Order: sequence, then structure tokens, then C-alpha cells
Amino acid sequence: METVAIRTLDKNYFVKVGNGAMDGLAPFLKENFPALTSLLVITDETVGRLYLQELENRLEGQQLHVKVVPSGEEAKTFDVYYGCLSFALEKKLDRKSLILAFGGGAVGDLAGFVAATFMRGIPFIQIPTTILAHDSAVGGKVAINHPLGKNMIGAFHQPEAVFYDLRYLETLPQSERRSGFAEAIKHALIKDAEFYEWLLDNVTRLDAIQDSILEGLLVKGIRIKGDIVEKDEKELGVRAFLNFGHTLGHAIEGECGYGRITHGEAVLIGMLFALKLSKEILGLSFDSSGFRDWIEKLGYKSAIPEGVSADNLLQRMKQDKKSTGGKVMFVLLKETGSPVKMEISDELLLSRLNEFQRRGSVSDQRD
Ligand SMILES: NC(=O)c1ccc[n+]([C@@H]2O[C@H](COP(=O)([O-])OP(=O)(O)OC[C@H]3O[C@@H](n4cnc5c(N)ncnc54)[C@H](O)[C@@H]3O)[C@@H](O)[C@H]2O)c1
Ligand SMILES: O=C(O)C(=O)C[C@@H](O)[C@H](O)[C@H](O)COP(=O)(O)O
Ligand SMILES: [Zn+2]
Repeated sequence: METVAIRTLDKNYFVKVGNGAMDGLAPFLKENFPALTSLLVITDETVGRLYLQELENRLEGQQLHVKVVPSGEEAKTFDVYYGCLSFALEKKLDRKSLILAFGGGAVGDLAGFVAATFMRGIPFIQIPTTILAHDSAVGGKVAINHPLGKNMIGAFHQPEAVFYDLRYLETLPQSERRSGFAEAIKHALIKDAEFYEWLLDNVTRLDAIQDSILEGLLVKGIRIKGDIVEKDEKELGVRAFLNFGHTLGHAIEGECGYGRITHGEAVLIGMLFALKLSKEILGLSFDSSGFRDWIEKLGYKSAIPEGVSADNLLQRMKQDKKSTGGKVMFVLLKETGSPVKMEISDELLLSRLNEFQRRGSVSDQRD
């Protein structure tokens, strides 16, 4: 079991990571929230079916309400968000209530945004249940989607604590393991070349990452994310580096329809594209073939999904949160572990996107 401390201007909290992390939840509540009036668990249908009873047992004696939302990106809609607020009002939550976000990143983002806005902000705790959520549960970005853009309606609202019990990950489907691992690759690429090499050597199958390795790589990712968030909580500078691969990734998610492609898979395609731009523009020295062979073996798609238009992607990227005045900003790498944010012209983007699309599959994209 590891404990990672996160210190932001807004809040100091810890992330408990490991098998059995959840044993700390009830004592934490007792010690830190003695005047708690009620708890609202927000979870999704899948996680609820698998683990809600266990959570309820842990919280026996508490005034507990449960809101079950649809699984996946469907949870991050305005209607679901509004439904959660109505439920909280009907159940008479107050400012001494606390929300438990019990699920993957979609539930965490939704529940965190409910907590950020209910009565102008009440506390919440993240209880992540996916690999991806080693990223999403830390750092306080909470949001729902708009048809015109990913996470466009949101806030910064740090959790009181994160209890990351890795036993939950045992039931994760392969596609979700793959999605989550993409954010670990991102953390390595933006911050730690050695960690990236270690991942290349040690992670060769996503269905069989040994427990000891899994915990280590998730903790490493959390530390990388935590360090960046501590320096720049509200994304005025270096936090944008955590967006590596997301400029195109979010555009792909929007164009495909939220939930049709997982967040991690879209971000991985975005990282491939950003690596390509980094080589061309910044002379990044990087073994693309090795990278492609590796992600191919892990089962990632490496091409923009068919039928998605480069023009539409460009329009979406112009509305990205990093972009201003319609100028598209990309996170690129000077070297592995050394990101920079830079403006890329519409002309260059369109031409490289068209090229990237034409080349199709991963094995055709060797450059
Ligand atoms: N706030 C942030 O900093 C941040 C960072 C990265 C990603 N995100 C957001 O996170 C979301 C993606 O998160 P995610 O990949 O965790 O997705 P998710 O929450 O949609 O979960 C993926 C799927 O796995 C199921 N699931 C969850 N836990 C499970 C378990 N233990 N066993 C079996 N099934 C389980 C869910 O029901 C869902 O169907 C995206 O909306 C993305 O934008 C946010
Ligand atoms: O925490 C951050 O900052 C990130 O960028 C992490 C990303 O992995 C995550 O997908 C985040 O939600 C994207 O943020 P956005 O501001 O581009 O919506
Ligand atoms: Zn992400």
C-alpha cells in the first residue's frame, strides 16, 4: 500500500493506493467529518452491480443515499448531472453532506462536478475503480461534456481524499484496461524517459500485468500527475502538458460520438499524431517503430476511425480549452520527458491529418 500526498493551494489530500485501500474510508470519515449529516454515493450501473453492496456494508450506520447513473460517457451529460442535483435536493443534502464518487473517470468527473456546484460546493471523495482513474481521480478537474466539446462544462474542485483499492480492477474488461493504460503511457512520455523504457520492457500484455508491477506504475503515474498539479492547479502553465494527446483525442471522441471510442484509445491516437508532429517540427528523436510495435501488440488502434473528417476534427480542435482565438495549441515533445506547448497552423494540421488518415493502419505509418 502506498500513500501519495497532494498539496494544492485549494486543498491538501492523500491518495491511498493498493489492495485494501478502502479499509481506510470509514475511519477517515469518522475522524475528519464528525458532523457529517449524510453521504451521497454516485456510482454507475456496472460498478453498482458489482460493488455497491460491499460499499454499503462498509458505511453501515451512516445516512446513505445512492444515485445510480448510466455507465460510461452517458453519465457525463447535462440531464444526468441535473438528475443528480435534483436527487441531492430531494434527499435534503446540506453543506455538511459529502459525495462519494464511486466508479471510473466518468463517474468521478460527474460526481465531482455535482459536488463542486451543489450549494456552491460541498466536499467529495474519489473512490476510483478503473486503471484510467489513476489520472482522473487526482487533480480536481471535474466536468460534463457538451455535444460541441469534451469536458466543456466543469470546475476545479479537489477531493478530500482518494481511496484507490486495486482489488476493483480485477473485473475491468480488457478494453478498459487498454484505455486506462494509455494515460500511464502519457505520464511516462511527458515526464520520465526511464519510466517509458521500463513500461516498454515490462508491460507486454494488458490482461496480465502483475499486481506488484501494476501498483508501481499507477503510483508512478499518480506522482507525476500530482507534481504537475501541485505546480499549476488551474492550468495556467505546465498543467497543459497533462493534455498530451488530448487535442486530437478529444476531437476524435466528439466526432465519433462520446463513448463510441474509449478516452484512452482516442488519446493514444492523439499521442501518435503529436509524436509525429514533434519529430517533424522539433526534431524529436524517438523510436517510433518500437513504440508502434508495442502498442500494436497491446491491441491499440492507431488510425483515426473511418468516416471521421479532418475538417471536422480541425474545427473541434480550434475549440479546445488550450486554444485561444481559434489558434490551435498542441502539446509536443522536444525529447521524451520534455513537453512544450505550441501553436500549429490550420494548414499544417489539415495536411498532416489527411496524411495520417491516408496511411491507415499502424504498420503503414512508419516514418
Ligand atoms: N478529470 C480528469 O483529470 C480526467 C483524466 C482522465 C480522464 N478523464 C475522463 O475520465 C473518463 C474516462 O474514465 P474511465 O476510463 O475510467 O471510464 P468510465 O468511468 O466510463 O469507466 C469505463 C467503463 O468501465 C466500467 N467499470 C468501471 N469500473 C469497473 C470495474 N472495476 N469493473 C468492471 N467495470 C468497471 C464502467 O461502468 C464503464 O462502463 C472520460 O470521460 C475522461 O474524459 C478525466
Ligand atoms: O488533469 C489534467 O489536467 C489533464 O489534462 C488530464 C487528462 O488526462 C484528462 O483527460 C482531462 O480531463 C482533460 O482535461 P481538459 O481540460 O482538456 O478537458
Ligand atoms: Zn485524459
